Amino acid sequence: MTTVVLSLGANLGDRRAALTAAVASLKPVKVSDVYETPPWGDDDQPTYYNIAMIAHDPDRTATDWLELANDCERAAGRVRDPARRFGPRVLDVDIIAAWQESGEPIFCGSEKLTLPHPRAHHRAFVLVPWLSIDPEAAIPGRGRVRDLLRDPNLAADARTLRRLGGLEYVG
Ligand SMILES: Nc1ncnc2c1ncn2[C@@H]1O[C@H](COP(=O)(O)OP(=O)(O)OP(=O)(O)O)[C@@H](O)[C@H]1O
Ligand SMILES: Nc1nc2c(c(=O)[nH]1)N=C(CO)CN2
Repeated sequence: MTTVVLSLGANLGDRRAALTAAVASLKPVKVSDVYETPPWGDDDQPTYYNIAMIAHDPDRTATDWLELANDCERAAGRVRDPARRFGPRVLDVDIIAAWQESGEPIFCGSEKLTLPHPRAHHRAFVLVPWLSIDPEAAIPGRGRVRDLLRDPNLAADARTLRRLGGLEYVG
């Protein structure tokens, strides 16, 4: 395995630099444009830059991807604040879903790694960038992203996202 869909977000410091460095480490096969997105889940923080990417590595397990994601967050200087859920951060790398080489989706229910990501289907800042790089995108067990985005609340959230362009062009 595996093919993974990753969602990256940054809302502290140099957001573009943090995303650019992570892309260099994660070596995706596809990366979305950058979207500027209002904070979700905790309003009292700056806007985020979000991207989605698809990455593939036949030798890497889902747990290996999580370790690499955590390495990227550490390299960006992320300090976790256990008292503040969904709070601001220099970089967040979430694994949204993963598939075996055979195409079989990976389901996983531990606290350390839950797949598919348990909140991805509520987040326009995940679904909109992902759909932009894969029109057939689907969350295993939940359905196609384009159908999920028909939900009125998600559709309203999707309208608040601002597409800024590719990382190389975002100031
Ligand atoms: N699919 C997943 N992707 C990334 N981390 C995960 C996943 N499933 C479980 N985790 C675990 O979640 C822990 C907390 O991650 P993090 O601090 O990024 O959460 P959060 O940003 O507060 O919330 P969210 O995961 O909803 O974005 C990580 O240490 C990681 O082990
Ligand atoms: N717009 C937006 N909001 C968030 C984000 C994010 O990446 N983008 N990440 C969070 C971490 O849990 C909490 N809220």
